[in-house]
Amino acid sequence: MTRIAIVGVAGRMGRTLVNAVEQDAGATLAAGIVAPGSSLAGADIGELAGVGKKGIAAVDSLAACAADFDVLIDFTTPQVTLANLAFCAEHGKRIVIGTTGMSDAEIATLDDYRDSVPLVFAPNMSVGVNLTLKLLETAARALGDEGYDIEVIESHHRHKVDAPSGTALKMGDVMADALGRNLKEHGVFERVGQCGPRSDKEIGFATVRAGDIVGEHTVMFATEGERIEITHKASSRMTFAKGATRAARWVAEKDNGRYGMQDVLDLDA
Ligand SMILES: NC(=O)C1=CN([C@@H]2O[C@H](COP(=O)(O)OP(=O)(O)OC[C@H]3O[C@@H](n4cnc5c(N)ncnc54)[C@H](OP(=O)(O)O)[C@@H]3O)[C@@H](O)[C@H]2O)C=CC1
Ligand SMILES: O=C(O)C1=N[C@H](C(=O)O)C[C@H](O)C1
Repeated sequence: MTRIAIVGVAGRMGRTLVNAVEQDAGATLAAGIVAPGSSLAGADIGELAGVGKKGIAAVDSLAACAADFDVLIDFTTPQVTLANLAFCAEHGKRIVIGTTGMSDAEIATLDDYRDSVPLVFAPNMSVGVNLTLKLLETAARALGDEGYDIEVIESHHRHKVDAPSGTALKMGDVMADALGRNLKEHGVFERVGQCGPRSDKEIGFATVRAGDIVGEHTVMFATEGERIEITHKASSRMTFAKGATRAARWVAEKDNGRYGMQDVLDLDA
């Protein structure tokens, strides 16, 4: 049985993760961590998540629950995640990271931990999105150099703080790689004013933030006379939380290394 701690347990994903771990027969809820000094420290994490009392009080530091868990699931902010990663490496823990909005330097830091901790990092933990990445790779290979323009459109709830979404960027990366392009060079993240016509090789990104949209991504391949759209729509955060719980059980058995959801789901086989 994998003992799971959830950091950011009072957040949107944190609360959903409590539900997902509860429903997973191979995992057990071991601890929940809130921000240092949070008024929610001491609250029962089951009650926070709306699943009834679990007898586990939220703590406001990892040190306070280090003995209780095997794998940490972290959906917080880049700075907090990197500090938690260092803690896990130092204390022989494993970690599943869903946090998005990391800079290139922060993502590179994850690689620095390849040899000191088993870690799964993915900007989207849903099975559907990770399968969609494979479809996009195939579509980009077939169409991207045949005169089809590639545009990524993502929509999320009004509280989301990073843009474009980590998923949209991952989709862009997968397609750029498939086409031998570099997203740094060919990604277009803003069009405003007299920006001129699009170039052939650019990959455009558009962002919508509104209401309670859980997460929607469409990739458009458009040419003269036709357009293909590949869309994934998440209607519940449980899809991410179930994926993260599955990743936690998976990484509990792994050696040090940086893994992704393609590894967890065996999609590269
Ligand atoms: N990979 C995936 O599948 C998915 C990734 N995400 C990503 O997950 C991240 C979180 O999203 P979401 O749940 O919506 O955000 P929330 O803001 O709802 O949750 C983040 C939580 O982290 C808490 N927190 C902040 N600092 C600390 C700390 N030092 N220790 C413990 N907890 C802390 C916050 O507490 P407080 O409010 O008190 O600061 C908050 O409760 C985002 O980057 C998002 O993009 C989201 C969905 C799916
Ligand atoms: O912040 C969110 O909510 C989500 N973030 C992830 C991202 O940035 O891709 C994944 C999901 O779409 C929800």
